[in-house]
Amino acid sequence: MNTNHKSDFRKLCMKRLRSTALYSKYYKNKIVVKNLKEFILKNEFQNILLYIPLDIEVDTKPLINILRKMKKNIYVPYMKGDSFKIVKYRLPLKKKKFGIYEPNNSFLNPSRIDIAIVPVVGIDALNKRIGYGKGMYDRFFYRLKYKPVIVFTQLILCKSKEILSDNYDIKADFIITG
Ligand SMILES: Nc1nc2c(c(=O)[nH]1)N(C=O)[C@@H](CNc1ccc(C(=O)N[C@@H](CCC(=O)O)C(=O)O)cc1)CN2
Ligand SMILES: Nc1ncnc2c1ncn2[C@@H]1O[C@H](COP(=O)(O)OP(=O)(O)OP(=O)(O)O)[C@@H](O)[C@H]1O
Repeated sequence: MNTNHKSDFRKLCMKRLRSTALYSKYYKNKIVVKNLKEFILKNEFQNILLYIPLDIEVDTKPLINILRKMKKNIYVPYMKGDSFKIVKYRLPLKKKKFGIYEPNNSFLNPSRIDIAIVPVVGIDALNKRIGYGKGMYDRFFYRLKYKPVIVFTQLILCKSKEILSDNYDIKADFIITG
């Protein structure tokens, strides 16, 4: 229904993100990582879903390292079919589909996650996520039996004044951008 608007807006945001990644990533990244860290520590979240970043996303690696030193449990997506499961972050990482890095598979049951830090391409007027168009995060949260706190993050805020999302698109509880 919103397909055309959504994909045009996605293209616009991707363009802005590529340019930000080229010209002001270092500076923006520091601010966003600091704010994510403060938010996690203030709320004493222990089990955290993060992600291994692509170039145009907030570089979460410094944050992952800090949180691991503090004995927090860090999980990241492990792609599987039309969605992903979550596995504990651990080295080595391997390059997979879409150029995304992942740890090795794990058969241990993850703890219940308290907070999910989710990369976005853009956000619509309802604070719902515009991603890369594969619906993987939508399906992941739809299938999860409980609802963690959801934080959208990105180097810059690319927000539409219009409603572009569909019913299944996930919504942010908090948004942290540069
Ligand atoms: N870092 C990260 N990991 C993630 C996601 C994500 O959005 N970011 N995912 C969220 O669903 C899942 C993977 N899904 C993805 C689906 C499509 C594309 C994609 O189309 N990428 C563009 C390249 C983007 C770029 O310019 O760097 C492409 O291949 O054209 C990426 C991830 C699980 N892991
Ligand atoms: N819960 C769901 N069950 C079945 N199909 C779904 C579900 N959620 C999303 N989809 C499908 O997945 C696709 C998601 O497209 P959409 O443009 O919303 O992706 P996106 O949220 O921007 O991308 P992503 O989450 O991968 O970054 C659509 O084709 C939609 O029909």
